[in-house]
Formats: sequence, C-alpha cells, structure tokens
Amino acid sequence: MCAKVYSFAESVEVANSVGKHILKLQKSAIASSDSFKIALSGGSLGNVLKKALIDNTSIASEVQWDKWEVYFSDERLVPLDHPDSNYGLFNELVLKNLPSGTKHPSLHVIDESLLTGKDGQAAGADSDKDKQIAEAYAASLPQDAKFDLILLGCGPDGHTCSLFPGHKLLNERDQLIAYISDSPKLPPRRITFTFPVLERATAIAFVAEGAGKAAILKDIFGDESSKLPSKLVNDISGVEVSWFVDNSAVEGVRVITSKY
Ligand SMILES: O=C(O)[C@H](O)[C@@H](O)[C@H](O)[C@H](O)COP(=O)(O)O
Repeated sequence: MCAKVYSFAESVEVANSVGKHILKLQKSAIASSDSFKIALSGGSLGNVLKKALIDNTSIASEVQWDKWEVYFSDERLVPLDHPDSNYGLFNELVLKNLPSGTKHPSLHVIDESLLTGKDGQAAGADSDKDKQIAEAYAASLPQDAKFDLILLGCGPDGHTCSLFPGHKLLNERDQLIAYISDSPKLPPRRITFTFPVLERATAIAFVAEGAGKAAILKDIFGDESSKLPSKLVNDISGVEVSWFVDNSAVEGVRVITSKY
C-alpha cells in the first residue's frame, strides 16, 4: 500500500490542502482534455469543499467551474432536494454560494423521474427501478469511466462510496454503477461506484477528520490483511491515493504523515 497521508492540526488546513490538491489535478486534467472530471461524496466532505472552494478566496479564484464535470461517487435514492441527497448537499453548500455570474459546472445526477411511481408517489424499494437508475447513471459516466479525481469519505466502519464491509458489492466486476437496497447506513436505497470505476481513476483522495476516525484508521493502515473497503481502495495499484486528515484522526495510527 502506498497511499500518502497529509495531516494537519486544524480543520481549515485540511480543507485548504484538499483545495490545493483539487487545483493541481484540475490543472493537469484541463491541460490534457480541456475538462476536469471529478466525483464527490456526501458526509462532511460538503463542508470541506465549501471551506476550500468558496471561503478560501485565493483557491476559489482559480477554480475553473465551467470546465468541471461533476459526478457523485454514491448517491442516495431520494429526490435531489431531499436533505439526504449528496447532490443536494453540494448544491446547498457550494453551488448556491458561487458568486453571481459564475458559470456552473456540468452536473451528473440521478434520474429523479425514476424515483416516483406513475401516481407521483415515491416508488418505494423497487429493485427494477433502482437498477434502471444505476444503469442510466453508468451511461452518463465519462469516456472509459475515467475520473481525474474521486473524493471520498471513510465511515467509522471503514465503508467508502456505498461499499460496505463484507458486502457482495465489493466483488462487483461487471457493473460500473451498482444499486444497493440494504445499505447498513440509512437511507438503505442507493447507487454507488464499484471498484472497476475506482481502479480507473487518475487520483483518489479521502478526507477524514476527528478522533472518531482513529480506531478505523488503525485497522486500515495497521492491518495488512484487512478487507475493509477503504483499505481495499488504498491497495489499488496505479492510482494516486491520498488521505487528508486532521491530527486527531491519526492519533495512535502507525502511519507516516506529511504536510501538503
Ligand atoms: O453516503 C453516506 O452514508 C455518507 O456520505 C458516507 O459514505 C460518508 O462519506 C462517510 O460516512 C464519511 O462521513 P463523514 O466524512 O461525515 O465522517
């Protein structure tokens, strides 16, 4: 495993370093393909992105939003304006705070029309519908499903995207986007990137903060035989995997940390 771990005392330093990392990858992606294909997650990442891309004016001024193709590495199967929506979180915290006149990025979201039945009522757990949502999202992925950067969180159980410890989706090799109806973390219905997408990325970056992460990071970085989803991401070869953490998240974790 050769993931790099960048650790900082303050949350704002974590966010600013994530911002600089985004700018570095944005620059090389635009130079080679004139667009920046980035995938986002939910959880605390929304606030990190706000601190980096909105509140830090020197970083904000360098973001070329009009070149961004934004996807979500996992999404809860709820309407886009629902508080559980990962797109909704990004919209509330980042998009709505862009200065007026800013050209917005291209957004790739779930097909909301498939969430509801003919009567306009929520379709409910319906794996046919969920399969269609996953297939439609897979069809919208960039060419070769290749991302310049995938930003991930790490749950206290070691899950990432909606890939949970011991779940059969960890072995999914055929579908780029899978649906899950039994997510151990609510809400239960979601779609998620699978490992074949993660393996094609140029770069993957995790953001993990707080003392609550230290126990799982000990397993991820200390147990070579661990099969935790986030550890399996660290083991992907040929992808630049980075972790942006605060000092409390790596307290007692045997890992070499650097400044960005
Ligand atoms: O879909 C979800 O259930 C969450 O988005 C989840 O995957 C999150 O990314 C991690 O639990 C880390 O969350 P925090 O960064 O908030 O700790």
